[in-house]
Amino acid sequence: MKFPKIKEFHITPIAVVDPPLLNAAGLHAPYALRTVVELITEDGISGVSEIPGNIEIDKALEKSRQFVIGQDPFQLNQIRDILAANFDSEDTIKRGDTPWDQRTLVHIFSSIEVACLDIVGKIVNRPVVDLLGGKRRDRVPFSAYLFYKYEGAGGELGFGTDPNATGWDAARQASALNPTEIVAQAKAMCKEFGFQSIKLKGGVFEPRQEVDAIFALHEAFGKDTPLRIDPNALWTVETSIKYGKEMEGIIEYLEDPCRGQENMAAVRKALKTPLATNMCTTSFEDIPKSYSLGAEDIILSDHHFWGGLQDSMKLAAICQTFGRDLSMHSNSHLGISLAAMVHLGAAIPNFKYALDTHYPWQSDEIIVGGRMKFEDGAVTVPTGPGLGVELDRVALAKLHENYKKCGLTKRNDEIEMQKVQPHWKFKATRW
Ligand SMILES: O=C([O-])[C@@H](O)[C@@H](O)[C@H](O)[C@@H](O)C(=O)[O-]
Ligand SMILES: [Mg+2]
Repeated sequence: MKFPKIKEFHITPIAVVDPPLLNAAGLHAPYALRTVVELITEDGISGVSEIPGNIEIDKALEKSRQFVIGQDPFQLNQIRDILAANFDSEDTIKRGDTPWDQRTLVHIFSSIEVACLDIVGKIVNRPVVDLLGGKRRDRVPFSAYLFYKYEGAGGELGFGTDPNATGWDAARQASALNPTEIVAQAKAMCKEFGFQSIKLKGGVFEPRQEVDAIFALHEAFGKDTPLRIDPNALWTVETSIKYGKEMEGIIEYLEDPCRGQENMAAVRKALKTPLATNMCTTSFEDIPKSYSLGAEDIILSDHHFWGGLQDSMKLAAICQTFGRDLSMHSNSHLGISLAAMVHLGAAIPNFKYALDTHYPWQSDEIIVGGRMKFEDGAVTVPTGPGLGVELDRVALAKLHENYKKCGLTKRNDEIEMQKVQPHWKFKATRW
């Protein structure tokens, strides 16, 4: 049987409305950047994927086009090898100090692999989850993801608000700068999406205030709602142990309290609470040291940063072997990424912790049918062939226009923060 080859490779940077969320690296811009990749075969089958937007990665994707055109989308190993041979390899250092991964090749692998799996699924008429070994669950639970934030909606509104918004749309605009406002945000988000566990993005205010917010959430939601906090490695070892001990029994895990595998291992020895990471063990080459030091209990995978869905399944197997749990990290994203996350979430073994998603913070969408639905905090695994989502070309064109107009070319939360607080500086460790 002759399979169609990849004939077209489209790279579309888009800018997605994003509210003024605060984090350890600064402030989100009014638009979050994403890049949508579409591969089309000789016989017109389209496969799509979505990755974080960054002009350097887009340029590298352009370079990768010559190696991908003419390939058989089933031959992912060959595609991976050709790309690896034509790009510089990147060690973990290239990941950078930011809460998100700055490497190029992992993003390229991910975007091409997911789009190829979408095509393959359509050819064999099976959902992507079946290409990952099949479904272990029909519904994939996600956690509420709270952010400290300034008042505002983002996007064309700048950091203004829409007075006509209601429900979660109104709550999404509200400021959240103290424990009371964080609890209000949590209630509105859980009411709208039905989330049953809650993560607070920390690293914004001094630890006392953030830990107080965790206690306020515990009081408001009770012991049956698992909580987590993620200061994105801004705490010292001493601070992590001090506040980690205070929150013992209150949080289900502590995410990246401090920086580096050695420091995480020291904190882990001092606490009973499990530690999770998307900052200290972030690539396959980090695993041996993670194991020898005992750096964390849970690895927060992210198919955009681990080279795609199949490599994320390899990570799942490694986690099982080395006694790590696996859950999922997220960044601002739309429905193509969410669909890929759900297929992966349905396939991974030992599903113990609800996955992260920024999806409630976004209001745009680029898939036909609009925003994906959450029921009791979970997304039902799409059953259609491939990713089970279809690109809305009109919406894509509109968000591409936003990209051209907004002037942003890569994420820099420090610069955004300096527009509000001119002397603010990113620090790798703050408290
Ligand atoms: O969106 C944000 O501001 C987050 O801080 C994100 O960039 C992180 O990568 C992430 O969600 C995390 O868990 O570290
Ligand atoms: Mg994190």
